[in-house]
Amino acid sequence: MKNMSGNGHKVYDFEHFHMIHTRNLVKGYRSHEVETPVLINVNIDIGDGEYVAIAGPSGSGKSTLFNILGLLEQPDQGELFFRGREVSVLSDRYRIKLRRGHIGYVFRQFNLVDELTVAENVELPLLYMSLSRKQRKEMVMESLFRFKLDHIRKSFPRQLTGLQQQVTALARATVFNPSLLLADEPTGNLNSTGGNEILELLSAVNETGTTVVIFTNSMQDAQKTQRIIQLFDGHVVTDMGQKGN
Ligand SMILES: Nc1ncnc2c1ncn2[C@@H]1O[C@H](COP(=O)(O)OP(=O)(O)OP(=O)(O)O)[C@@H](O)[C@H]1O
Repeated sequence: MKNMSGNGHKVYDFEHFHMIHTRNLVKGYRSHEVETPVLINVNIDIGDGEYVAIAGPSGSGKSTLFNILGLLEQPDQGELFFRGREVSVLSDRYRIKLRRGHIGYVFRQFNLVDELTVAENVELPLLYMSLSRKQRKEMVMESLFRFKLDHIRKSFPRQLTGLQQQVTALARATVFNPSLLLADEPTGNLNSTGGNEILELLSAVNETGTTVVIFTNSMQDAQKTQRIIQLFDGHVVTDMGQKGN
């Protein structure tokens, strides 16, 4: 059932709290006057605390869905609720504010800043929050300790292995305790040992209460999560293991 919040935005009343709720999401790209549909009527519900894989082959729309669920891009049509609030109608400014406090991102290419040390990379998201230097330092130290990065805190990304870079990216994405962590092909640039380690760390992050969603073309990776949502040609084709089903 929907009602209106004080500011006029639609708010969903859920019996069980949902982190993500989408209704008929549509997204397409236009080039040379040709419209290519990428996501077609995507309906997904992800509950608070779940560890979910959105799996599909290359071109199925995973990265586009990652951007939309991560509030980085707007859908063309449909509704997207994040923690019960409809975000597809919010201004860019408000969406930026919302994602800074709540969503962590991990990318296939690690996306670390080359000129910054491991500790400085991990600190980055905290610079956009109202925190003192002391608070930031404590949170960074805690994160470095948690991910066993303390001994390389002064190293630069080029001095690290691929796995160390991805663990640093994971520390950066979780340093502010996001309620949602999105990971786009987090094992894509790693060998299988490194990939498995990252999946275990993602599972450990989930165990601390963070909802974790990975986007992957590897069914092997997907099977390490609690639930698999399969995407094919922009459609959700199967949804296995949803809690309560
Ligand atoms: N900005 C864009 N402009 C035009 N077409 C795009 C754009 N982004 C994605 N596409 C197209 O949308 C389709 C889905 O792309 P998307 O990257 O979301 O899929 P994917 O499942 O993540 O694939 P991959 O694993 O190869 O990244 C592809 O056909 C892609 O070419």
